[in-house]
Amino acid sequence: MLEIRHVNKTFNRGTVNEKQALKDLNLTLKDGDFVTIIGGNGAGKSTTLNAVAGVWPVDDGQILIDGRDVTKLPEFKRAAFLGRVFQDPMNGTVATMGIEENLALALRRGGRRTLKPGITGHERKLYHDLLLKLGLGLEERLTSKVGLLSGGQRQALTLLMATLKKPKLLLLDEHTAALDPQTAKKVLDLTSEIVEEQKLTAMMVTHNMKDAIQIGNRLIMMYDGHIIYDVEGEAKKNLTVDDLLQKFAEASGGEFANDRMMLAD
Ligand SMILES: Nc1ncnc2c1ncn2[C@@H]1O[C@H](COP(=O)(O)OP(=O)(O)OP(=O)(O)O)[C@@H](O)[C@H]1O
Repeated sequence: MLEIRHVNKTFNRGTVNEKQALKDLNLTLKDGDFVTIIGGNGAGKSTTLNAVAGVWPVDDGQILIDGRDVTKLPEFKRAAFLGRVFQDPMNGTVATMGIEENLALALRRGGRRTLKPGITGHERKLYHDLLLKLGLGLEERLTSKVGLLSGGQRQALTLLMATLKKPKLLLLDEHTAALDPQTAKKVLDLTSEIVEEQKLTAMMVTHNMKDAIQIGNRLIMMYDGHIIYDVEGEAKKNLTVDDLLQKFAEASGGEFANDRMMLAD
């Protein structure tokens, strides 16, 4: 489903701020893989998702989505294959528009632009039923402005929008990090449900190692711009936070003590 082949990316080349963020990055995801990505600050986790999304061109290497080489495809064209949810609940929905209008935008994404913006009764029923499943009471507030929602409600809505038209790949960049623990759990449960139900292929960056172990079928750890650990299936399920800290300590020469990777619950 996704192939990242020998990708390199250096920011601010030739300046004092030069930083090689991705170093010969290689990753192949199978159809239906749900991979969690962990690693210390600056390891290249978000940069990996940005490379897949085409936020900027990579320096070399290749990226294939569902067999198609997208390396040279600009971000707006790749967006048709991708669903993205970011850390900031303000990102991904339009605050001044209603809940149903936001969902309608997501449904029309990538389609032909027409002068017929009206939301049909059939659509409204679809949105009602989808929102009902969230269990947040949003189905009764279809016309409420999204700006009035809580961060958790907004992230749940963003997740619905990102997956409304089944994306080939769902990219989640610390999408629950800004939420309180209870709400974060709800949004994470919802994430697993949607990924499972729609059989999506997904990548989720997290600093929470317990979540990284519990969620998805595969886990990768990044360090210094590449993958240093890749585990799946039963071996992943049986991991402990201590195992991960041990791996990280081995790779980093023990520098993890003051790193945000340490988030163990
Ligand atoms: N657009 C950019 N311009 C310049 N430098 C960048 C850019 N994006 C990322 N970097 C640098 O690349 C390195 C990797 O950053 P990245 O955001 O991928 O780390 P991360 O693993 O997601 O870390 P964190 O957990 O802190 O978010 C960092 O040194 C970062 O400062």
